[in-house]
Amino acid sequence: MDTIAASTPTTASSVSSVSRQPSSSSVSSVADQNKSLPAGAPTSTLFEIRHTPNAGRAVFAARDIDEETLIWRSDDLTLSVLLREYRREVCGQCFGYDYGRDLDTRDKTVGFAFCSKDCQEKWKQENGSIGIEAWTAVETLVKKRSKEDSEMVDADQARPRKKEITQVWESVAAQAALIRVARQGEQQSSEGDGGAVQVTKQHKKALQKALLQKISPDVMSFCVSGLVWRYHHPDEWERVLALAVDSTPYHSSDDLCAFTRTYLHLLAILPLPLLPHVTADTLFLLSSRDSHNSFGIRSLEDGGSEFFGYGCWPAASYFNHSCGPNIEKKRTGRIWEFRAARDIEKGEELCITYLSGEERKLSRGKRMLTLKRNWGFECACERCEPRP
Ligand SMILES: C[S@@+](CC[C@H](N)C(=O)[O-])C[C@H]1O[C@@H](n2cnc3c(N)ncnc32)[C@H](O)[C@@H]1O
Repeated sequence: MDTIAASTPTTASSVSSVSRQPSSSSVSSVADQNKSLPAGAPTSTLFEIRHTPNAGRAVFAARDIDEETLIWRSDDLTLSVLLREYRREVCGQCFGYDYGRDLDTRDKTVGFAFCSKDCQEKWKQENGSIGIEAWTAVETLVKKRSKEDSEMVDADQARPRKKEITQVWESVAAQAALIRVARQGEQQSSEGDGGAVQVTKQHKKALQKALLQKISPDVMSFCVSGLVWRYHHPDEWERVLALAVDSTPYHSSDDLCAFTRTYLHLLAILPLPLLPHVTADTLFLLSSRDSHNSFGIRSLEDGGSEFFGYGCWPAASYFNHSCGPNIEKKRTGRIWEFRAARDIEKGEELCITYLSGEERKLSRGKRMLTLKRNWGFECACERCEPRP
């Protein structure tokens, strides 16, 4: 049985709190569980979601499951980032890749390439006219500036704590308010409205100043992808909010500042209908949910050695990690499939691994460090903490 060493039980919330030991008395019916499931959580007769003492919610087998059984299929991609360096080689829609060959169907206006016209069409449909306008605005800005601004974030910096995060977001609030007024003025003039909003030089200057700041293209893609998704799926935001929270999601102070600068850039350039969603709150919430819930998008051939970017599939984010997982995950296009890697008994926790191929071979100590650094938890799976 795989288990994580028990400590203080988590506080009760919408899902019942139980021990990780399989126990028939603690396994309530799937129907009861489903009543109190978080928005977007997966449901099946094969498993149920329960609280664990020290690893949040987790997925448990509701009956014996044979090896190779398809446990779950997630096609609920919300936001995704395709790193800029892979934009010519990896399909913007299905993430198809042909060993580094540039794809034939390129749309330079939005800055994506596609493996077929069909994928390009789907991408357009999903993004809609507002999304296309948003990506075009971003691409125009990035193209002007990418050479001078592409930079790597310093991995050795300390992670900013909550106080610093609040301060840095607050430090851009006044400029953001000025830019918003400048953009409202734009709206008024496009509607031929004489205007309740008085746009002054100060407002216009704030907007121009934001555009001169350094840009971070991948942070921008992350934010635009989340904002466009939220715009098109207002009723599904709950599914993102329901995910495990990282209240300190920025890797470094540079990373945090890249987000606040991006906030100002986006206020200055995105199409007007998106602006109500371009708030510090929304951008922070996207990072805080993405941080511990994203799946890496890697090459499917060659053991996933190429890291193209990452994405968030909310229903797939309820599987906890084990260094000896009993569930195998596999991506096909934009869909993740989860299958039993061996026969599983009713009551066992269903775990995937969060480690990449190379990381799985590391010593216990190094795996622990990697998980702590990337995911913020101390791994106490069966392989790390063998039971006597
Ligand atoms: C993708 S979420 C998994 C579902 C999550 N437990 C929840 O309640 O939503 C990843 C987070 O779950 C927790 N987690 C996953 N595997 C764990 C493990 N082996 N030990 C401790 N915590 C774990 C960590 O907080 C991690 O950041």
